[in-house]
Amino acid sequence: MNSALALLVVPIAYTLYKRHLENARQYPLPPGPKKLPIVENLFHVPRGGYLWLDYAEMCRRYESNIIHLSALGNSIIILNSAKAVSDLLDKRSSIYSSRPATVMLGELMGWGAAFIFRPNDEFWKAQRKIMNQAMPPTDPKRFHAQQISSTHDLLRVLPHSDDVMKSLQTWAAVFIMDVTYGIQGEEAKPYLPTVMAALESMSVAGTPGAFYVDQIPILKYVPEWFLGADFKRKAREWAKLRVEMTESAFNVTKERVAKGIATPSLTSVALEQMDPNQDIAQQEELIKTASVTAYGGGSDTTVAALGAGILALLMHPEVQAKAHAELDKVLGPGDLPTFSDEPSLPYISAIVKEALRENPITPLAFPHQLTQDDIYEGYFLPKDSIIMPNVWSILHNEEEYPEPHLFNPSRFLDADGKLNPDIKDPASAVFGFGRRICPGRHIALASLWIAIASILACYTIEPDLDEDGNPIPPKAEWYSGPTLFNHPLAFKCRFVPRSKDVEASLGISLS
Ligand code: HEM
Repeated sequence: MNSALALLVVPIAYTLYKRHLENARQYPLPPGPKKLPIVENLFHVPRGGYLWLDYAEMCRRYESNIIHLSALGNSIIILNSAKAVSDLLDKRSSIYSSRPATVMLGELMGWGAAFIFRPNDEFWKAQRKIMNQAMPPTDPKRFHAQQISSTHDLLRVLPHSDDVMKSLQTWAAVFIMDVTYGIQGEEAKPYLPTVMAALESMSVAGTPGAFYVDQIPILKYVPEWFLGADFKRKAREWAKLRVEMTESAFNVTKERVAKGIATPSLTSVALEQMDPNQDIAQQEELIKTASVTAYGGGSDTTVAALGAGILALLMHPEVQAKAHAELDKVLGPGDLPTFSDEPSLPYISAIVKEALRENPITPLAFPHQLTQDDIYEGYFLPKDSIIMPNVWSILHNEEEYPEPHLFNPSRFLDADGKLNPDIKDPASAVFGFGRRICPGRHIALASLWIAIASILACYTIEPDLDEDGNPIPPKAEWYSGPTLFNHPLAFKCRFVPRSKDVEASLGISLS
């Protein structure tokens, strides 16, 4: 009976669906700037810094939460509301989860195999599986010991640091090197400069519109010496960084696995589990690419998010005072927080949420690509469109977050000071959407929580002093170049121990 019904229903559904798509082109494209002859919206696509603000403004101007732009054959759709993003990227994830091919990043720099940039093909699935097996979201405690240990190292360094962001880079890199490659402590540090340079180049090259070669692919054949072909030289230099970042740590771990002396990590476990009956070189390539993607995905992002949190705390001593009061109720003198304290420290959790919300570090998440024609709210959304979810707009929606420009962790608490489940968690947007949702989100949240809790337990974050010992009013400055990645610029502050007990617990002397 069931199969007879299916025989009837499936062809009818398929016919209706096909008709629906055939009719799709009768619907208008979403609104947006008027398309000019030939170049269409080429000059309307924002190319400077803070793209998310330009797109939010565009949506306001055209009074729509869906905007369409097209330039040189590329169709770009901006989604500016939580509803549109959830309806499309989450609920229709099967057709909204690919990635646009990029000539600069993917082809010329060679990053096309890394699963964050891959279309949703078998190679992407296989790499994501490797990462999920090594870092399962269902086992958030797996890395707590390493997170605590790298955070304690950070606590010892911060009072002496004259470059906070650099200290945070070491904190994140040491942790992620350990869990990805099993390379621990001091041994991880020499890899850092290459990784930072490679990630910076990726973030610039990955910004849609940053290089014309992505819109006019034929430009990739222009020789490097040709006038205006500076992008070719950049791509060549940036490709070298990719090779070094991908090969060096992987080869060390592979050698250790062969000798039986590897510390368990994403790479070592995946190498040990290779199927001897399948092509070994191919499997190694897959593991190498999955490892470097996990490593790259987890480094700069966590650094920027913690940097944003520290900067916000520096600007808001009143928030620090509330956090100190909460910590002092829960911890004894000189105690360092552990993850088991999390339920008793809701204000700390609220600070993490507010830091992720106020200045989201991935304000446009990461571009998705639509793999077939679609219709939404009466608009035609063409196959192959690049979809840009405006996370910044979602997290600055006044209805959800009144006075969104204020840093106010209390917005996440109820009248009893507990986390209020009715306030939308910014994690539902900052880590992306649908099948592409960040596979490291649970790790990132735990790293941020323990770092913020520990820093506030030990220190008061105070402004830097001038030559005469007067506090320099702190300023929050953010990178303003063309990038999808919103990160604070280097800043200075002082980490002043809250008591002698802290120095004793950390085994340091600051007097
Ligand atoms: C605060 C820290 C972090 C933020 C804000 C963040 C944000 C994101 C976002 C927005 C995406 C794209 C999602 C989409 O396309 O819809 C993403 C993807 C990804 N993230 Fe994260 N992430 C963070 C930390 C991490 C960590 C710690 C890891 C690794 C341990 C990681 C690994 C990845 C990977 C591998 C992808 C690619 C997923 C795919 O394309 O299938 N991220 N992340």
